[in-house]
Amino acid sequence: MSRFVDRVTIHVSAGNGGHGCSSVHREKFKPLGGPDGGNGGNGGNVLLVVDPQVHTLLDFHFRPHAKAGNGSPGQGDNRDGATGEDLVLKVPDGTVVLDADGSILADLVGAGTTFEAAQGGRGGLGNASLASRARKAPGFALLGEEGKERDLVLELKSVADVGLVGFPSAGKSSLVSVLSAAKPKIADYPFTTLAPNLGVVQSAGDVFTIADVPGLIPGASTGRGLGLDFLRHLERCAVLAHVVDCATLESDRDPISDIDALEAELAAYQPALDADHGLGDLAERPRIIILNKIDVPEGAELADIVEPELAKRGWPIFRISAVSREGLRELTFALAKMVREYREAHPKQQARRAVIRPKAVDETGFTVIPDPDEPGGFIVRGTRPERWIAQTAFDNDEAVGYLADRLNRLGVEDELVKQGAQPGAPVTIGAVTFDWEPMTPMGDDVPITGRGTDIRLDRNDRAGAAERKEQRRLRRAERHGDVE
Ligand SMILES: Nc1nc2c(ncn2[C@@H]2O[C@H](COP(=O)(O)OP(=O)(O)OP(=O)(O)O)[C@@H](O)[C@H]2O)c(=O)[nH]1
Ligand SMILES: [Mg+2]
Repeated sequence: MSRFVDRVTIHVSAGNGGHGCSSVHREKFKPLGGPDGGNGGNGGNVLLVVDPQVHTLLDFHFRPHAKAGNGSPGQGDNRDGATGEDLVLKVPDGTVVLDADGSILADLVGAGTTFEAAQGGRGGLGNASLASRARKAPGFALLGEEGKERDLVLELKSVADVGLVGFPSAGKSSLVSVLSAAKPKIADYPFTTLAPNLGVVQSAGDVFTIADVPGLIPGASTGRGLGLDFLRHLERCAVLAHVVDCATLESDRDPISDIDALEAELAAYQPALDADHGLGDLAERPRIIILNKIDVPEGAELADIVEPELAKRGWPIFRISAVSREGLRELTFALAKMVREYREAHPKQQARRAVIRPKAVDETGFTVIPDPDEPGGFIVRGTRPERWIAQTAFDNDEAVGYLADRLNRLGVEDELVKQGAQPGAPVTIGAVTFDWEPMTPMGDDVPITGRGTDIRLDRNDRAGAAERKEQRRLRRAERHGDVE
């Protein structure tokens, strides 16, 4: 049996957006061609897609890093850059996606169900797209955004028809090995099975899968033993089969108390998934009792004794031996019938083919808070302001002016005034800090910035504010004579 990896951490990075291009159309005898820089292509996304042909997360175990293609930069002559290629990672049906903190982001059920694991960065606009009536020939373009990166945890919950429930060494793996072609490890010490094994059982016209789940012990629902990891594999099984060891040598155990103890664990287990898979609660899942090891004389005797008592619960009871193979035919028929009935009552979930995206954050707003590390300073947070900062080529004054206009239109300047920001206050947005220069001390309207320069924003490395202010004053004076 191939190795079964049911939990991996992966690191996904989407592609970066291509930079926009700043270019001016050139043609013989037409010196004043318009801007013709194309847009950068968007970066590729990282997508997780359910593929029924994939059964384990093993590949991710060996290759935990996934990176989608970058968008190409725009070019002159209005040529847009190509979009970066999406990276599609195939995952098994029943994969649960969690973030690094363990919260569930998505539960991928059904072939084709897709989860957008990381979104590609947007391509930057070229100067052709940035042209407007007020800014006829922009001498700048926007930078491409970096693709999103993050760590994700993938967990596989076996999607088996029958889940075997039992104490360690009850014979679960032995049973799977004689009912199917699977060859799980079998040994006479507890917790032999450390990860579930799936077996495919064929019985007359029926085919169903059976999951050999690691042994459960009292306290499993609170994480004891190998606890929760295993209970979670039972969540998706249609039928739960108690495998009871009738020949245990432990004096404080017998079939009835074994079943009671494990039923208590099933009842206490809080499924991590919503009960929206048509399966309902674990407690209501159909049950079957398998009394194992009746090839041992004491086992057969004990089975005789407990059977009438167990029959009161109304669950079908089968006496078998995984070693002598007694009783297996009847058991297989019964399981096949239960699975068939269950499937008829719960039609298979339609492949949803849905694309699941991480919860959309509010993109419209922004917040301004005092900077705890910088007296008199402020921090501006928000998807848009932060994106705009990332799109700005700070070595181009015109690009910086465009940024200032955008921030102003969003209301960042007003908010800073409202919060009492003084001219020259260090304001941080994303990775950049600059000295704030209010444009409208007298309530004047902001003039549309001309080509090449802007006085409101300047990249700041947080050193020598007075010195830079002086430099800016000088530049401003110089510019005064500029022909614009
Ligand atoms: N005599 C007898 N021994 C059995 C039978 N079924 C299993 N055993 C033995 O019981 C021991 C445990 O069997 P496993 O199949 O590994 O038990 P398990 O329930 O998978 O145990 P864990 O993986 O530890 O939870 C092994 O030594 C088996 O040979 C049976 O029907 N009769
Ligand atoms: Mg086992």
